[in-house]
Amino acid sequence: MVSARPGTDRPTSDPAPADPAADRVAAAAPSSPSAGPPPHDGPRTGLAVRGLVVRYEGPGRAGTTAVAGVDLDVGVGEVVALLGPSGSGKSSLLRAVAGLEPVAAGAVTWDGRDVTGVPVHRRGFGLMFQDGQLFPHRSVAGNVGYGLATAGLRRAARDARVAELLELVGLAGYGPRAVSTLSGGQAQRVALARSLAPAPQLLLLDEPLSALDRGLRERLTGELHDILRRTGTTALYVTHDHDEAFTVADRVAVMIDGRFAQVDRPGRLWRAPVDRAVAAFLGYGPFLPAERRGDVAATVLGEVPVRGKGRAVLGESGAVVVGLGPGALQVVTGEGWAGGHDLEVPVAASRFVRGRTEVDVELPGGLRASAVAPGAVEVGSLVQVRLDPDGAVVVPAEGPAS
Ligand SMILES: Nc1ncnc2c1ncn2[C@@H]1O[C@H](COP(=O)(O)OP(=O)(O)OP(=O)(O)O)[C@@H](O)[C@H]1O
Repeated sequence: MVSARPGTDRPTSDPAPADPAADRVAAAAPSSPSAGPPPHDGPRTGLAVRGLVVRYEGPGRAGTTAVAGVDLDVGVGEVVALLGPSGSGKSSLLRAVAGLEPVAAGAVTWDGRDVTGVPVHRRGFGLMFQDGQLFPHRSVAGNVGYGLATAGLRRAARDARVAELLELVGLAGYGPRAVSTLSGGQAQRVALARSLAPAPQLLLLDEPLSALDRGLRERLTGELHDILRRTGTTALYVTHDHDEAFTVADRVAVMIDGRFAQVDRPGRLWRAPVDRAVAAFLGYGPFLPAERRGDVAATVLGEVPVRGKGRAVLGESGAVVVGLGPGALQVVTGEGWAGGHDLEVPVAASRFVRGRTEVDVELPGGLRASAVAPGAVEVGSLVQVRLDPDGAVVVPAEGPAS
């Protein structure tokens, strides 16, 4: 068991925690191999969460149900992202799995063994948080090897493991450096190395990259994906960033209001969101009125095929709307103008975003939508827009709206 003593080894970004759980977070981060549950002879089935409820009670005010009874399986070696808007319950679920938050109902099992009542440091799970929580008075190597030292690993074996981990996260040779001399990205790599060092049976990551700037975040997201796969790490990864979830995870669980709205592989989730709320959260919109005609939905801009789970959810005749994804609408000019379902619409705004021009256009019925333009377009002018059916999704008209 690792402990963080106030004033000495308190992690850098963890000043005097008001919540006693914060101390346990720091303590659990470098969980040691000997801290986990006893070895298990049965089949390795990974994490299973059943009917989990997390509720916060407050004196004088109504309680909050942060997690409203969810089921989740994470197979051995699998990486699952919990993705959802702020306040949807992602961190509460992660913390309950870690043992940092009491469970109001339900169970958490690992390889079939119920760990719901097992204290955080006895679960054998690793934790990594947004601010890394490195120990400021220890070197890089001292941080990475901390959990190994307290687990009683001999010096030589510890040094070898630390060197291996630093190499893995691209910081070979950084061992003697003081953590105060590291950049934000380097500090997070050290935190990752520290949480992986004891080879935890499950790694729980809560917004591990969200404090970093965009470019660094994108690079580290790719690296994290590779590192988790190379080490065969089973992981649960909380983020509100779609790109991060889609890059890192084998499956993504979209959490809205304490429940899973959809759990799917990234490609399938993107191509076939089950309802309007999931589609809107993923970035689809606006939603065009549509008429169901067999396996297609007809809109003012043409037909879009009904795909994936939408078919099952909608049946043969359910009312639908069509959500426009980024890039679904294109401004066509000159010879590209083909009539048909292309529409002539006014431009309300124009901007240059990541190397391309995007315009806002007014569609019939007063809906405003973004379209990609081949070059500069004057605000107030009329342009022709065309719908790329592959960039749009059909979802039920009824149900959760956003
Ligand atoms: N310690 C607490 N006491 C009371 N309410 C809490 C506590 N922690 C979280 N909540 C509430 O529980 C709900 C879920 O919060 P949670 O932090 O799990 O969401 P989240 O999806 O992780 O959000 P974010 O992306 O903003 O971190 C919110 O309504 C939040 O205000």
